[in-house]
Amino acid sequence: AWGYADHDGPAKWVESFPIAEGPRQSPIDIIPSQAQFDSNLKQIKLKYDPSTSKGILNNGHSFQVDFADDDNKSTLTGGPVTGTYRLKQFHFHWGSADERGSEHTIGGTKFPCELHLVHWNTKYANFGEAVNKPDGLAVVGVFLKIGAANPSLQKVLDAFDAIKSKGKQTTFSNFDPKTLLPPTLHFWTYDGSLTTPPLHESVTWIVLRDPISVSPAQMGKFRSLLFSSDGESPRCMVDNFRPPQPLKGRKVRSSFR
Ligand SMILES: NS(=O)(=O)c1cccc(NC(=O)NCCCCO)c1
Ligand SMILES: [Zn+2]
Repeated sequence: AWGYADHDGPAKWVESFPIAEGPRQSPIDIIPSQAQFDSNLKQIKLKYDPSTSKGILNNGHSFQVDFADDDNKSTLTGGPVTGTYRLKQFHFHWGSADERGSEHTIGGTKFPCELHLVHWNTKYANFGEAVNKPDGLAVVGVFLKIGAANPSLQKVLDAFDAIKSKGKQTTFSNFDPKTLLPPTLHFWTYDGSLTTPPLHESVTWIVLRDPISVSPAQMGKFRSLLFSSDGESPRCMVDNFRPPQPLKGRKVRSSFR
């Protein structure tokens, strides 16, 4: 199985997932001066219903908050996508120290953490059908920057004692992911992939320009989770990020000048 250590981490993934060296891999380094402003890009519209939040799970690579996706209660429309994409889950990637952790970087700048809100295209029957189609997924990426404690994030972190090790899950009801978004939804967008195996080239990336805040103590809480399951020797869940991948001629568009 794959992980983030030297023996099973990003440099080794190509052995089992040759698409790791494909033409539209993620993440990437976003160079703002090289992004092209596209006046045809619409605003992204995120409509989230807190009643769709279901549970929180430690999947051994990150933790994710899962959403009921059997109707269009929580959706992404507009921006670079056509049609309606349904929110399936959100999760994070973070570092062992505040100097690293994000997957996307901005002109080489790394953030301590990055949030991914994962949506699937309702032209397909479900997430499993959409996950390997070129227009199957739309993921909104949000950077976290060290600053004031984030009260909305704290609600998520308060559930961690119940999901410390791999495979643990608990209910997580009535959470509104909109409270994890920055005040403006200016974004960069490009065609990419899942940033973890199986690395399917199925993601329209929508990376928000403005970060949300996280405190040093809150970052410490992220680092208290474990990659390992109960009974195994404990391995701290840190540095669960893939580094930026070659752009291979792709254009990055911006929704703002
Ligand atoms: N990190 S990400 O590109 O946003 C992303 C979004 C949706 C799915 C995935 N990766 C996976 O589901 N990988 C399958 C197994 C990982 C969890 O068990 C990554
Ligand atoms: Zn992710």
